[in-house]
Amino acid sequence: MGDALLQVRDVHLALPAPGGPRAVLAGVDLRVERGSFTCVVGPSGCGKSTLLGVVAGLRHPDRGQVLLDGRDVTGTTGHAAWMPQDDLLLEWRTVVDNVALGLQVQGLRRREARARVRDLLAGFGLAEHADARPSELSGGLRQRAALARTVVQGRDVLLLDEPFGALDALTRLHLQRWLAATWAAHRWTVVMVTHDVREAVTLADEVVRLSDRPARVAVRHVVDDPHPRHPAALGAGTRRVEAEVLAGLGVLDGQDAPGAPVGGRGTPGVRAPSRASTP
Ligand SMILES: Nc1ncnc2c1ncn2[C@@H]1O[C@H](COP(=O)(O)OP(=O)(O)OP(=O)(O)O)[C@@H](O)[C@H]1O
Repeated sequence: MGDALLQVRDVHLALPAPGGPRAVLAGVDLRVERGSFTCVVGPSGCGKSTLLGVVAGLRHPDRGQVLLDGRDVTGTTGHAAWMPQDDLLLEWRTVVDNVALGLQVQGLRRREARARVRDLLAGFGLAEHADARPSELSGGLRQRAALARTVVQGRDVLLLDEPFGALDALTRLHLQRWLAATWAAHRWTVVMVTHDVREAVTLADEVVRLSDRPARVAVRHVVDDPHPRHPAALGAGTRRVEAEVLAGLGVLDGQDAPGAPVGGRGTPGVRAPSRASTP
């Protein structure tokens, strides 16, 4: 096994609910290699965002640990940059100033932050939009700006919570392709929550499926095909993992497999198991 940058060990958390605390995370374990891309999928409301909150240190687990490079960072911030579901761009700031905010919150002066950000914007296809306001950008460009603001912070781990969830299907496809290529060039350590299984297998080295709430890791699927992958032209191995993840989520049943396409997306049925492991 490689070099684990991030480890989540036996994390438990209950959150307030009418009638008393309700268990949301019940013994979650994660192991994230340096420079790898992990996607977290699971039933709606199972605790995916809550898990990201624990990893970011914004929520303190009732039990368990978050380790970075073997160091206990449970309940502390500073090691991870978070991109929430909503892009949270400030409408009164230009793109360059929105992205620079990621550095200013770390104490950098505005002028220095802007200079550093301008170098980064080209790689995000945003150079010509640097002085635009968010309202002038398309949905896809807004998400790129939000991602740039996350990346520029230079944290060890990037936590992306459904970054493309609000985009139309075509824009989403473009952004998936762009992120696949950009990530392959930079190899950030990413943990991303998504509901889109095709997106997960396109981007990830490993797809982690959480159980129903209270969540624990149900299965980890390794995706072996080389990066970057094209979401509309995935290799057979990746499509097999996709079918397995869908089956685990209850979207594929015995009548669909083997060999039957899923939901018109051309996914083959489950023939041979991929490298999946239960924790
Ligand atoms: N601040 C909070 N206080 C109390 N309960 C919360 C809080 N935040 C989330 N929850 C509850 O915790 C559970 C898990 O929520 P969470 O948002 O982590 O799930 P999720 O898997 O990310 O959901 P989705 O798939 O819909 O995005 C849900 O039942 C939710 O209602």
